[in-house]
Amino acid sequence: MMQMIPCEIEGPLIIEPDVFGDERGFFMESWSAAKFASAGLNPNFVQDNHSRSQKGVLRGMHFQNPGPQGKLVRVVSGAVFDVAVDLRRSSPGFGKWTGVELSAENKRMFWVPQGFAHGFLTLEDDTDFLYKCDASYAPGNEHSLAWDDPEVAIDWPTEGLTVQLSAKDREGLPLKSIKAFA
Ligand SMILES: Cc1cn([C@H]2C[C@H](O)[C@@H](COP(=O)(O)OP(=O)(O)O[C@H]3O[C@@H](C)C(=O)[C@@H](O)[C@H]3O)O2)c(=O)[nH]c1=O
Repeated sequence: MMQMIPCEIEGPLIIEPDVFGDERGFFMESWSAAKFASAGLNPNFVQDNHSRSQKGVLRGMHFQNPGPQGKLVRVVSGAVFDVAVDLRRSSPGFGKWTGVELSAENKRMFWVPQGFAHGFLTLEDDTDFLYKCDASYAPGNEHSLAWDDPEVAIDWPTEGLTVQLSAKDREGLPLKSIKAFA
């Protein structure tokens, strides 16, 4: 059975698929509407994305408001430390983060619901990151929460890495200044 493992914060899920190995290689279901529905989730995915990053690249912490996106994310080559930050003011988890290592080897996936900021740090060169989104890209509604905001205090595994950010992500705002959700 595909395992759906809850996190300390209500909402995000770590997903461990069944991996069927044989002499040819392996097979796994990387998305199942039926299995998500049995966990009470019915995302209507409208966009798939693929990015490649070198070791030490940090993309995040991104969200759209309005137009929030739920994201089902995974890694097919390399490894990342993937993080979600709860931006729902009404949530007991507001401002808290949860993280998981996703790799081509462990084949774990991560469900990041609407209302969260999302980002990842690449731990290996040529890391291919794939994800499904339940709302379309809306560049005018994009925001970056600062990856290193001391109030959120994400414990990134940066030892031995030179963190590389986009110009946009270098301008990320602290939690106290961002456009959070109700
Ligand atoms: C996200 C996105 C970007 N783009 C374009 C805009 C830009 O020219 C180029 C690179 O965009 P960015 O720098 O925003 O890419 P990136 O920093 O990889 O942004 C992504 O980061 C991760 C953490 C997420 O969670 C995603 O939702 C998304 O925000 O791709 C699209 O055409 N469609 C999209 O959906």
